[in-house]
Amino acid sequence: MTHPRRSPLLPYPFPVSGFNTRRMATNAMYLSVTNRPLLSRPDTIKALQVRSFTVRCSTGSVSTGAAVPAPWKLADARLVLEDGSIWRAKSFGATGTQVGEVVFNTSLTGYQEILTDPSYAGQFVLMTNPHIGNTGVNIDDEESIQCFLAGLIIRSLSISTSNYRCTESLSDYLSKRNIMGIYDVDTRAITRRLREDGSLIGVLSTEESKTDEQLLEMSRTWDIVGVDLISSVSCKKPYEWVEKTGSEWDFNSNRRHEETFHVVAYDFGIKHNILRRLASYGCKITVVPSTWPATETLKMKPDGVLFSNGPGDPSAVPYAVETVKDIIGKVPIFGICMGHQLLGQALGGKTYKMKFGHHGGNHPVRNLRNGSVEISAQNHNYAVDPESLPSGVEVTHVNLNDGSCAGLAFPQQKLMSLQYHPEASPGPHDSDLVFDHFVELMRREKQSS
Ligand SMILES: NC(=O)CC[C@H](N)C(=O)O
Repeated sequence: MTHPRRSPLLPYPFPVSGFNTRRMATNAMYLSVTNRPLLSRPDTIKALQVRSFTVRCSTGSVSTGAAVPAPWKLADARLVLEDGSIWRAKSFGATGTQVGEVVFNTSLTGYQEILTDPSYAGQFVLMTNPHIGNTGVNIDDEESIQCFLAGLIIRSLSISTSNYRCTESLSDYLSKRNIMGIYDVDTRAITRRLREDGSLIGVLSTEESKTDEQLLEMSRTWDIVGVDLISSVSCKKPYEWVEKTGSEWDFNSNRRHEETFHVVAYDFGIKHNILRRLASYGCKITVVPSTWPATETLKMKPDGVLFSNGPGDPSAVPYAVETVKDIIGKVPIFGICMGHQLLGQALGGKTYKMKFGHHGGNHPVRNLRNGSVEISAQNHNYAVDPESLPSGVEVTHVNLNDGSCAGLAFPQQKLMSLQYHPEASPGPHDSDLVFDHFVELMRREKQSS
């Protein structure tokens, strides 16, 4: 007798290798009843190549007869990791072959901001939250003008989008930007591997002509350490930034100042929300490229200088460390993430590569000055070694998950920095007032001079 919840067409179970028989039964029934595709997104439809199939089993056989679109996609991509493991998956977005470092991000929301964070250049972002794509993408949540990351790895791609701000599906968005994505892959197993063995280089490919050995070889001969990635994501010439956080999203709008402060922001891969938050706190901002000379910056007589976040190895960009050195002590400085790591080096310290880094919106940080704990947004694979810093430099924040250095200050030199992201986007807003502290630093300096 046929189980009431299973297909009346196909007896169950039936031994067919290489197919998900349960889904096949359900879908065969569905197609026979409704005669229209289960899924309506064009990108999914494209994947549903018409296939006819016959299922034979001990109690008979059923044929779909003419070609019938299968409303699921078969694995058409491979992720080959440098440890030799091969993960079969389904592709969305762009096709081709791409190499990068695989990192996992524990944020529950904000995949669009993550996709457009230039600090992910050269990396595949694996989202540990299993369900991605359900809110689509919109025109307001971009953190830069481009997706610089190597690709996106997710467990389950939402088949529909539901959000009042949505203008496009995630899949179409990635295709247009030529970014590869994969889904239906065991993201938990990969994350455990990364936690145990550390970040791994991987190659993602939809090209059947490439053998597993070729892809493995690619992963083993590529490296992200020692490479300057900031020059490829930085702007090419200076520009002014005026856009503030929209009033409906600004929760600290009571902290506003009469005065305006001119900030020169070095773009090492700057996230737009850093600029929006600075503008909201009353700053007039000139964004300059990563190679902009310190002498030119000082000629502009800024009230403060911001060194931004950015991708890759902070020890691979000595020219940027030199620029920071030439500016330290002359004007108030705020460093964020890459900017913090450059400041650490400019002060005489060293950076090191962490095992798998911090990527997510749930990292507890202790402010050592007042004992408070902030839940922070983080995205970094390197950290400043506090032992390497000269005396006078104060460690102001520590990451409570592993005790690593999360913030620095050197009051004599009018500088402050954070290893994490006070601008969030995505993530919690606990650290937002640090922008106000930077404004205070500039105000005190202005008053004293
Ligand atoms: N967000 C950032 O600025 C990242 C800094 C650096 N690329 C790191 O991975 O540590």
